[in-house]
Amino acid sequence: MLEFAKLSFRLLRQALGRRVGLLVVVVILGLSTAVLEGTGIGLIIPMLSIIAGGAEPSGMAGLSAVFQQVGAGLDERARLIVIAAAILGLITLKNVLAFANAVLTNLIYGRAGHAMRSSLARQLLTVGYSFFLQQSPGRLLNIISNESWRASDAIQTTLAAIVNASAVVILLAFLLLLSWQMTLGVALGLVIIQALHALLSASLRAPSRKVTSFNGELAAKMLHLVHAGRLIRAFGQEQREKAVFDTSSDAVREAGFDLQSRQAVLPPLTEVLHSALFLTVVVSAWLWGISFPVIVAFVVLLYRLQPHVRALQMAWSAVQGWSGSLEEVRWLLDPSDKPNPPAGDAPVQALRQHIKFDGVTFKYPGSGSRPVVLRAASFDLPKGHSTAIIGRSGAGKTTIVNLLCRFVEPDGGNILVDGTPLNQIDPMQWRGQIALASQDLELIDGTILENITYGHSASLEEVKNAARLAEAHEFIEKLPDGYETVVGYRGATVSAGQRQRIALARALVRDPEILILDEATNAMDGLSEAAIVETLKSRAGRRTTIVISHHRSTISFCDEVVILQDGRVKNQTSFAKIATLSMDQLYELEKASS
Ligand SMILES: Nc1ncnc2c1ncn2[C@@H]1O[C@H](COP(=O)(O)OP(=O)(O)OP(=O)(O)O)[C@@H](O)[C@H]1O
Repeated sequence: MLEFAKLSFRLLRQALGRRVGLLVVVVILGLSTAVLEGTGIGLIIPMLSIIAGGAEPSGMAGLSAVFQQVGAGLDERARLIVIAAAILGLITLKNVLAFANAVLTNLIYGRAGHAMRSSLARQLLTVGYSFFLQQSPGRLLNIISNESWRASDAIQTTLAAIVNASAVVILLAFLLLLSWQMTLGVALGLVIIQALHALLSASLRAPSRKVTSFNGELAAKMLHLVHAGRLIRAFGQEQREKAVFDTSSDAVREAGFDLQSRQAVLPPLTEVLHSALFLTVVVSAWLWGISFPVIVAFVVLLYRLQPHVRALQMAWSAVQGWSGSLEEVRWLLDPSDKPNPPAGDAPVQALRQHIKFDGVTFKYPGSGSRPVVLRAASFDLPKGHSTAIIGRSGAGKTTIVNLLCRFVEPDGGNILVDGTPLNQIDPMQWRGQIALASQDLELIDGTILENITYGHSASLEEVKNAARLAEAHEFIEKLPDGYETVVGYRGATVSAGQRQRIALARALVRDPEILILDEATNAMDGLSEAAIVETLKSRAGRRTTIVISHHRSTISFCDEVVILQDGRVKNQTSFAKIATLSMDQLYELEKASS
């Protein structure tokens, strides 16, 4: 519970920044509201005394005696009117302050919720990329779309608890000043009720974690239905997928029902216990001989205290019920167990000689007993050359791209850029030198123009030139909306080959120092691919290009070839030497030289 309160306060501090003093204003407003309420109720004492016949009631002491003196110099009629007006004034002022406090707490709640979502987004954008290779997208989606809202609610509940706690303190003080004996009885009763409540609330944590975990699984199933629509239909798996989804959804329902049923016990139980306490105090007060107006004022105060106490208790149980959500949000925000983003502050110089892989070893984090992916891989990517990296499926080609872009870092060996270890170079500046067109680098849900200029501002003419080089201009111009055509989620409204051409234009418009094409043209028709290869050939020597492909034609313009097998570099040779060999023969060559 304390950890959650700490997390709530951390988020509140973060949300309010230098305006963290607003929390003090919330407390002051809460206290003031309760003082006004207590005073208004206290004025019932002289009012009832007048109505009951004007006789001075006996046995009054402390605060009740002070209230009894209000308007003492006035005649009965005027006194009654003045007291009634004062009570109304106090009630009005109290409600104005309560309204101000409600607006303020809503403002803080909104800011805290925004701060939390913004922190989650920052974490997802800055965490080392390998985090995404290990985590279930369903879990992450569930945290952002579901759990963060529940955590916001927990923050709102914490804020409301501050206001309610202020009211409880003040109203208890009034009660104490009216009758310490009755207050002692009330306090004892409240402690017993709270102990019982805390015991029951603690039992909510396990079911809450269960709900969170099932929600994560359900979110993964939802993602699957959205992404795998074609696959499911192609293999006729609609019924099976429906059954799998229903089972997952039903598990969420069942866990949710269990949690809500346990939570539902608390309000009626608390009400019964509070009523019992309430009646016990009234009967005891009468037996103790406490005067009627004081008993009435006490009972009214107690009556007004009750919702605040209940709200505090409900806040306690609600936060326990959201503990699973808060734990998930806290986990995602906690940087200590997440991979660090790539570091380094050496400025990037224009490549002078080469990028050198020197004995690089790598295994994907969290891949358990699976074999090492790159084994002491050494090869050169000379400046201004086009180098093809080839090898059978799973040989480690894309992994080399991941290492070059610093999405992952080597476990052993070094990647040297003109002799400087890549891990010392400023990663943002380094990535600014690279343009990547890859089969699994999606399009954004926007227009073709927005996609080509993603991360790089360019004039329309520059965009069109890049599109021409990528063999995309012609088909784009034929679309009714041209460059303003919306491509939809992940480019769903254009063909695979068109998607690749837009992605290639996006890489080319940056006119990068280093161009990486990872199966970037494999969905294109032969003519388009040949035209692109011709373009790249005509620009040979102007930039350093790395090409990964299983197609002989795609690598035909390259100067060098690096042949990989099972994560080892089998060979690095000039393309001219093997120009006559087919891809199969190149793979044979691998075997021959092993
Ligand atoms: N996120 C990951 N976690 C664990 N292992 C992975 C991960 N990504 C790839 N691998 C493994 O690393 C090895 C190399 O994968 P990589 O994608 O680099 O191969 P590739 O040569 O590009 O293959 P392809 O030609 O099929 O694209 C494979 O055995 C693959 O199963």
